[in-house]
Amino acid sequence: MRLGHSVEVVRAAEGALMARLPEGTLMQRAVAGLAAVCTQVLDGVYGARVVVLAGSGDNGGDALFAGARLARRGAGVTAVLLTPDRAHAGGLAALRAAGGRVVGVEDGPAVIARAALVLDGITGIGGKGGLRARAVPLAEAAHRSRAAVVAVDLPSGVDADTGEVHGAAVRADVTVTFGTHKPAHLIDPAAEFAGVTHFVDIGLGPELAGPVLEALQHADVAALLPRPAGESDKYRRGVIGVVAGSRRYPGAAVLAVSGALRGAAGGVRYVGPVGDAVLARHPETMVSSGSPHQAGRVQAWAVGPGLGDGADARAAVAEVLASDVPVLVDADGLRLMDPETVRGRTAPTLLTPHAGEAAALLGWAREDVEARRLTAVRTLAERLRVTVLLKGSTTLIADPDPDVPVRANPTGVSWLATAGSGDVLSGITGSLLAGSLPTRDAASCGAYLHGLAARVARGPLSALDVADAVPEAWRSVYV
Ligand SMILES: NC(=O)C1=CN([C@@H]2O[C@H](COP(=O)(O)OP(=O)(O)OC[C@H]3O[C@@H](n4cnc5c(N)ncnc54)[C@H](OP(=O)(O)O)[C@@H]3O)[C@@H](O)[C@H]2O)[C@@H](O)CC1
Ligand SMILES: Nc1ncnc2c1ncn2[C@@H]1O[C@H](COP(=O)(O)OP(=O)(O)O)[C@@H](O)[C@H]1O
Ligand SMILES: [K+]
Repeated sequence: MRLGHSVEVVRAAEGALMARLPEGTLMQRAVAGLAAVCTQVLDGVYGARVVVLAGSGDNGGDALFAGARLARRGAGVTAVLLTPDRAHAGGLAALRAAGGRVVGVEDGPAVIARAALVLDGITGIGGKGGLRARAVPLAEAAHRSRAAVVAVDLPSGVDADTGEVHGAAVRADVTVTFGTHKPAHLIDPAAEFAGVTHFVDIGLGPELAGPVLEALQHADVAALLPRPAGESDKYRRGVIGVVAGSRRYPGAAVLAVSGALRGAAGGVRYVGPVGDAVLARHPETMVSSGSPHQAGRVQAWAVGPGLGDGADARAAVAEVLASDVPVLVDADGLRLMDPETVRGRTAPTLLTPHAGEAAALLGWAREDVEARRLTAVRTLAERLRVTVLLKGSTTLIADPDPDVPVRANPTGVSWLATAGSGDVLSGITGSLLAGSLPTRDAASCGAYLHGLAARVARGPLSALDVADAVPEAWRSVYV
């Protein structure tokens, strides 16, 4: 499991550890890891042009010390000091002693244009707001140049705790972070500014209090996914009921069922007006056209994709929400549901909105949801007292209990932004709910497998390609 900790927790852990270690130890551990990554990034250190952008804090100190190490190995290192009178004294002395030179901010863009590597040490976890005006031309020059941009701890300008970006920020190719990940490394838009993240262990682990964020890895998902045992039968594995599709949107029913068949459930019941289309593609489905309660017993419902907004659809959503089994609500179901009913349910409820649907439920603008994903998903989960999976470039899953860490899905790829892929996700995730996974785990494993399936299928995909690739994704997490 990859964990994300808040700045407050990182500072407390750092304080506790530093109290037991000689001064400067943690910084030198961080610097050793940082310099090693710079060496990997550079195509030969000797003679390479390196520019260090150094702010006034310890983040600048890390960058200056790493620059000194590279200078000692023959790199031509130039430091651009944002605040020359307040630069990190030890780091600056080390850089000068190693033969590095120092220029002012005005000369920054010109030296950056000729660099092979730019080390961004403007701000780390101490940064507030976007980049200040003096630093903006340096970030722009780094972005324009052909240099590899390596951010120290965080790309300067992003908000460590939320992954939000207010104003300008450095766009890094690589970010080297210390001690633990911060939410900004795992949540867009900041995660996109961070590029590829390298983690350097500086011994903080045992001192860290609880994380705010978790990102599952293969081993975590393999441990959570159910495996049919010798005595399993289709009913013991769980049956998922899918309420989706309409005469206008029959494809949504087919797609949701195709996902549901690849989840954990032993059987899929489809309830709705387009059973023929579902059977034509998936003969293993049990279809019925009446109302959900006439369909037979299920262990979970997935309701919403392609329902349209007719009276029957509204009634079906209300009926499913009145049941005592877990319910996943997606797409049109999110518009048709009564939020008070949702809030009052005692069985688990999982909502799976994209940014536009979340915006409608929150009364926010869509862009605000995309810019403030963590706050948006938490607010919605807390308001409606349900689990929420917010889809998009970073899919996030929040529990109604605000003390439970939010999960960030690490497998998503932008090829998933294809019509109907959300319907497939509803099916997979609903099927995991029917297979008795706890709601947050079903949501995070569903998103994980869905993203992995898109990676397995590679390149331009249709939603059915994603569904078809789920079994291979499922197999790959076990190895
Ligand atoms: N934690 C750990 O375990 C370890 C931490 N380590 C390292 O320490 C880093 C944290 O260092 P830190 O606390 O000194 O803060 P830091 O990020 O350098 O920035 C603060 C300075 O920036 C300024 N400033 C603020 N906002 C700004 C803006 N928008 N735009 C421009 N400038 C802005 C602000 O200046 P002021 O407001 O005073 O003008 C302030 O002086 C951490 O990220 C990691 O790299 C490792 O060495 C070892 C282990
Ligand atoms: N830029 C992106 N990167 C990764 N995944 C994305 C991106 N954009 C969309 N997705 C994923 O694609 C799926 C789209 O679902 P949704 O918005 O419901 O579309 P539809 O209604 O067409 O099925 C979601 O799983 C979402 O997380
Ligand atoms: K930085």
